[in-house]
Amino acid sequence: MFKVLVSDPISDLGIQQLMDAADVQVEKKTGLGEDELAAIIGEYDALLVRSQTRVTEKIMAAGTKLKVVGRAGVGVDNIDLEAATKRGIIVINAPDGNTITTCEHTFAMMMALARHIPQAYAKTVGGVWDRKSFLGVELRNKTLGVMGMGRIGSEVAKRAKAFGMNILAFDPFLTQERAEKMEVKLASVDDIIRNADFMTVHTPLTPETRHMISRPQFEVMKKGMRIINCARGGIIDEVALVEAINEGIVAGAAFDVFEIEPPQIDHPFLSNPKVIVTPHLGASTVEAQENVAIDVSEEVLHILRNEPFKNAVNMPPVAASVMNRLQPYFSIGEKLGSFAAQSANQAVNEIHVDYAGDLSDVDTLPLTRYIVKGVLAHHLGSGVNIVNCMHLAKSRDINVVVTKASKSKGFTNLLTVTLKTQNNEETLVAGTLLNGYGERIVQIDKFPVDVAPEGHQILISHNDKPGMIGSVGTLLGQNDVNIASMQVGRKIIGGEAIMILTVDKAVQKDVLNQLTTLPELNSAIEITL
Ligand SMILES: NC(=O)C1=CN([C@@H]2O[C@H](COP(=O)(O)OP(=O)(O)OC[C@H]3O[C@@H](n4cnc5c(N)ncnc54)[C@H](O)[C@@H]3O)[C@@H](O)[C@H]2O)C=CC1
Ligand SMILES: O=C(O)C(=O)COP(=O)(O)O
Repeated sequence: MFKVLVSDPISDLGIQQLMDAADVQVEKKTGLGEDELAAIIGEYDALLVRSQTRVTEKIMAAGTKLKVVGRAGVGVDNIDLEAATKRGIIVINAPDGNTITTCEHTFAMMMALARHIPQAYAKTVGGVWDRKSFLGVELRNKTLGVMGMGRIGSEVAKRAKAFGMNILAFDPFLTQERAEKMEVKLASVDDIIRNADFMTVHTPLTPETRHMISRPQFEVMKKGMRIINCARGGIIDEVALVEAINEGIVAGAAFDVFEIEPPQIDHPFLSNPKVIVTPHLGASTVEAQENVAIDVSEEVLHILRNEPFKNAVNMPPVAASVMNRLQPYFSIGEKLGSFAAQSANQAVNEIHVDYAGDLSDVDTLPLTRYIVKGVLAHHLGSGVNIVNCMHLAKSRDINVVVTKASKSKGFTNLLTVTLKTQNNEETLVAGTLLNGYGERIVQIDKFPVDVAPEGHQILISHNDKPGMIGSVGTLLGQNDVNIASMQVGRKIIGGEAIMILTVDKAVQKDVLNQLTTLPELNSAIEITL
C-alpha cells in the first residue's frame, strides 16, 4: 500500500482517482510547519503540494520512503529540486492545467487597474458615492508589453488582441517567425519599457529575471505605465516600483505575487492607493484546481506503480548500459550549453551538437539532453531538466541537430555546441575532458583557447592591440575584481581577438559597462557556470 500525503489545499475531485486506487491511501494534513512535516514525512511514498508547503532539504532528508513530490501547479520554487535529485526523489508538476485561469486573472487585474474597480468598490460599500475620483482608461489602442511569452504570456497576448491592444512581446526564445505567427511585435525589454502603456510579466523567477524591472528601467519608462505581475514576486523590484509610483512615472500596479508571501502588514503596496493586490490567486479557479490535481494525481500513480511518466522536473532517466561511457561528459556538456547560451545574444532557433571521437559510436541522446538543458536553463530556470528539455526545445521551435564524426582533432572526444540564431548568427563553444586536467573549453567561435569552465568568467571581444590585457586588468583591479586566470585567443596578429578571464566573484553590470568603454574593446559578457 502506497501512502500519499496532501499538505496543501488540493481539489478533492482532482485527487479522486488517487483516493479510489486500491493500492493507495491518501491523507490530508494542511498548514504544517517544516518541523511538523519533517516529523511525519518518513511514513509517506508521495507528497502532494501547491505553493504554500516549502519542501526543503530537511523534509527530503526525513522522507526516507519518498519517491515523488507532486506540485499541483507550475512554479516549483518552493521545492528544493537539488535536494530531491540528490536523493532520487522525482519532482513532477502540472504545467498546463492552470494556464488559462492565470491568464484570465491577469486580465481581471489589468481591467481592475484600468478602471480602479477595487478602490471604487471600497468607497461605494463605505457609503461614499464618488464618481469623480475614478476616471479610467480604455484598453483599446493601448500598447501592452508582455515579458515572457510561454504558456500564460501567449494566452494573455491572444486575449489582448481581441481587446484591440497592440502587443510588444519579449522572450529570449521568441523568434521573428513565431512572433509573426502569434501576430505580436517582437520587442526588446527596452522597447517595452519605453513604449508600453501596460506591461505584464510572465517569466519564472530566475537570477536573470530577478528585479529585471528595477530603478534603471523605471528611470526611462514611458510615463503613466500600468504594471501587472501575476507570475512571481521579485521579477519587479517592489521598492523601486513604489518609488516610481510616488514619482508619477507609474500610474498603477496590480500584483498577485510578492517577494515574501504573505507580505508583512506594513508592506508599502498595502497602503498605496495606486496598487491593487490579490493573495496569489492566479491559479485559484475550480477548473484549474481540478485540472492540476488530476494531472498530478495521474503522474503520481504512474511513478508509484513504476510506469512511464512525463512531467518530471528533475529526474534523469539514463540507461545503465550507456551511463559508464557518457556520464563523465554530462557536466562539461551542460556547461558548454550554458556557456553558449550566455554568450549568444539573440533568440536561438537551432542547437547543433557535434560529437567527434570515440563517443560517435554510442547513443549520445542522454548527453545531448544535458547540453540542451544547459542551453535552455539559462532562460527557463529550474523548470528545465534532462527529462523535459527536448520537449521544451520543440515547443519553442528550437531544432536540436546532432552530427557525429570519428576524427576528433587530437582529443579522445570533442563536443562542439553551436547555437544558431534567427539572424543566422552562430555562437560556437567546444570542449573536452583532458586526461589528468579535467574539463576544458578548447574553442570559442573561431578562437582556440584552453579554459577550465567554472565559476565566474568574463568573455571579452576586442581588437588585438598592445595594452589590452593591461587596461582590462587595471579596470577590474580598480573595481576590486580579482582575476584568477586569463586567456587570450586570436587568429591573426592585430585582428579580432577574445579574452576570457576567470574572476573570484560575480561582476556588477556597471563594471561590464565600464569595460565596454575601453578603446578597442567590442563587448564584455559575464558567464557564470
Ligand atoms: N499567480 C499564480 O498563481 C501563477 C503563477 N504562475 C507563474 O507564471 C509564470 C509563467 O508561467 P508559464 O507561462 O506557465 O511558464 P512558461 O515556462 O510556459 O513560460 C515562461 C516564459 O518566460 C520566458 N523567460 C525566461 N526568462 C525570461 C526573460 N529574462 N525575459 C523574458 N522572458 C523570459 C521563457 O522563455 C518562457 O517562455 C511562472 O513564473 C509561474 O510560476 C503560474 C501559474 C499560476
Ligand atoms: O502554479 C503556479 O506556479 C502558482 O503560482 C499557483 O500557486 P498555487 O497552486 O495557487 O499555490
